[in-house]
Amino acid sequence: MIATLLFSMVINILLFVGPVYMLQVYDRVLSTRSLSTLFVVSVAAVAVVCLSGLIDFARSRILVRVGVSFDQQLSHAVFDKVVAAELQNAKGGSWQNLRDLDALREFVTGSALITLFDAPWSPLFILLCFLFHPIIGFVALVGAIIIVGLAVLNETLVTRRLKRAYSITHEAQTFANFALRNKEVVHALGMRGAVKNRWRGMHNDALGWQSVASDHGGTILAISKGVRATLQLAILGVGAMLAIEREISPGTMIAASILMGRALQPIEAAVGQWRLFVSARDAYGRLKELFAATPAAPPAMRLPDPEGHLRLRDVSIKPPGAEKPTVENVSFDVRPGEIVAIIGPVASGKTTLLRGIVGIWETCQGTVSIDGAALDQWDPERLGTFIGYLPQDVELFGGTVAENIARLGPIDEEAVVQAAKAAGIHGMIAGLPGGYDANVGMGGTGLSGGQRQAVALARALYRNPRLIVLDEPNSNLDHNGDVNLMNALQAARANGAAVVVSTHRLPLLQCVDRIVVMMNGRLQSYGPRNDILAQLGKAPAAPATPNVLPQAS
Ligand SMILES: Nc1ncnc2c1ncn2[C@@H]1O[C@H](COP(=O)(O)OP(=O)(O)OP(=O)(O)O)[C@@H](O)[C@H]1O
Repeated sequence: MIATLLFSMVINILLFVGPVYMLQVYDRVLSTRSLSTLFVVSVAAVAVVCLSGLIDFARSRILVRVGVSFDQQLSHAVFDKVVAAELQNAKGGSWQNLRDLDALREFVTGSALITLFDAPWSPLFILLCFLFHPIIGFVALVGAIIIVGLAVLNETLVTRRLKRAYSITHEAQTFANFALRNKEVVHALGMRGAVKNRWRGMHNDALGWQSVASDHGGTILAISKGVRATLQLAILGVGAMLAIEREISPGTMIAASILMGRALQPIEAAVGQWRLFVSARDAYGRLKELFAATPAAPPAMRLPDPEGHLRLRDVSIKPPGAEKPTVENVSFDVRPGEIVAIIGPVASGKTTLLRGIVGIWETCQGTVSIDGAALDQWDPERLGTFIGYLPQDVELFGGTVAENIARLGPIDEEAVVQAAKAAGIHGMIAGLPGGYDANVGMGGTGLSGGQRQAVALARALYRNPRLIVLDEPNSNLDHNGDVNLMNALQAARANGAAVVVSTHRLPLLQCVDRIVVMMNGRLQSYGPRNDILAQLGKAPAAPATPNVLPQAS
């Protein structure tokens, strides 16, 4: 950036070649009619112009590299912050901050920054106009003031509307993304018209604000161009008048006109590029907000690899954006080598609890700890490698089955196959065209719901995690899938893992050690499986009885 600033300085100094050349031609060459002087002066001027061009070329190449290095230094931090913000933000849409980084980089690398670096030279050029003659300086100064005034008008008339347009566009895009993710529902339920109307409502609203802003912006730009042309004429007219009065030479008249052009050019460019300035400034503001909203956690001391002893003490969890906790005062333990089931009616808080256990949602009271250390003492990235989590709604990443099971990291083939076998889907995967290299499509749409859930189970079991948290893992499974799941859980228990599993279905309970019953966000009862089932009036399930748990009461 410093090099760019220095280069801009040299380029601006070299801009004097125009006025100086005209002074020489008018006042020296024409008066002496000397062709040799004209030749020497012209060669010198062309040499300076070429040098200036070369420096300009170097300046733009430097800026491109500055942009790349800027991006390299910031993109990973911005990505981390966006993920953190998405977890905290109920409304979503933080991914737009990735675009903000692009907007800032484009500003840094594009012509707008050059304009910014050139702008401080304008006062110097205007000062020189004063040196030629105070009246010439006065015309230039008035011109500069008018153009700056237009820029201020632009800010007040255009910027506010652009901001509004941006925020509605953002909303419309988030809505469209969501609708497209649910395209099947939209199609099957004949919702396309309604969805389109909603999206178009927002889109048209944004377009309206954008059009008004562009209209005002265009008018101001046209006025500023007209002002500029008038000023050029005015300076020539005033120069001619002064030349007639013999106050200045004709050379000075032409030189002053060129100089004023140079003085006003960056100011006019700033008006033209105001929108870029504004969007870069807003992008910067939003990125600052993003960084302030997701402060970096102090580096956690590296704890020994966890054994998986999960402990919850008086835990309350409030989903992002919710007004009050949806899980309150829950306490229980899951020891390594133990399976605990979480059961309860719809909306009793099972998913919320599991999200709190794996740190997706923070606790607003109480502690979730693993091996005695609260979750915030663990580096989440490292802890994640010891955790197997299967969410309720499974979406796979676009990529191969193997990549998904290996959590998008380097593929440990042996571990991938082991996880698939543990989930009981090695045969199913082998039957896919391409086997482990079959591409599952974005979200896993190339697989059936049950296959997706089973692949996600294998992903959760990859590399024998110490704590396995499964949210209704059998909601899409058939009887075979259920048996595979139970085998997987029993193998994990034998392997010393702590397992927490939420379910609505009775057969799964036959392999668990203890049960937590949730009701209205509170722990209603907790104890050994048979005791809890007896309390609920359910005998331990016979192995092959597909059954659904009654509403706990
Ligand atoms: N993101 C959220 N914001 C606000 N409230 C939420 C959010 N997610 C869940 N809730 C509320 O928390 C309560 C518990 O929901 P949760 O999903 O944990 O229940 P659940 O027992 O897993 O239900 P199900 O068996 O249907 O999956 C519900 O009343 C729900 O409305």
